[in-house]
Amino acid sequence: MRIDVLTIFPEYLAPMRAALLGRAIDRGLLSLDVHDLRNWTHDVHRAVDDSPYGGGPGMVMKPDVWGPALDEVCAGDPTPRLVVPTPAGRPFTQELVHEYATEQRLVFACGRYEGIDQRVVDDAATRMRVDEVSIGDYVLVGGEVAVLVMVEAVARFLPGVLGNPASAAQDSFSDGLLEGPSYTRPEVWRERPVPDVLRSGNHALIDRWRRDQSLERTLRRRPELLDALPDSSFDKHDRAL
Ligand SMILES: Nc1ccccc1-c1cnco1
Repeated sequence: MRIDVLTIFPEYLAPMRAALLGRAIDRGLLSLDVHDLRNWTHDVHRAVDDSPYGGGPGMVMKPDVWGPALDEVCAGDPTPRLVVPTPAGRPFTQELVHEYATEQRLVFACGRYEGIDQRVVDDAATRMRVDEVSIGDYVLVGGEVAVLVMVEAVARFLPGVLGNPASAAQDSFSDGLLEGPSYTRPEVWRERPVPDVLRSGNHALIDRWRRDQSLERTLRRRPELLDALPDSSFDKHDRAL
């Protein structure tokens, strides 16, 4: 997978070259190019934004900077899927992660909170798939942090990135539920023992206990996730909970 990121804060994306993601890049499992949007500015001040038409607070990012930048970065094959993080976007969910993980090329356009001139997205959409995506209902200064979140979530699903591919298959949301509690040594910590069932060696019982913990946690913290699952997701034991 080839990933390009356009940003006015290239240094903000430095964490993508560390740890798991950095190793995946070093191993050629994905390529990452970060581009400084100011390379496409035209004036001595290297301006990337301007006042909003119609007035209002903040600044809007200029189409005559973003347009040429996207033209150049998105050129070539295959045509990329353009992802624009924005608080006004569709929710970034594990379903979208799975979709993105199958793409050969993703281009991320990092805008500031007040946004990018809408004509940039409208123009790009005539040539490629464009998603305006939100990672949650809170206000960030810019899209860079959202890109870090999205790239990490997607990269986990690329072949070879995770040491144990089963991890991705078993983590939260893989079955639509929240993951239950996890424990490791010591067996007792500050007078708190590990649940006996986990030391029983009875894997059928352990699986059942984990499923119950997952259902109970999801019901308590995110009941709407249960409502979104088809009835076929639950067996008679689940329903008895
Ligand atoms: N708040 C923001 C400001 C700028 C670019 C993206 C966001 C965003 C993305 N998901 C939630 O917020």
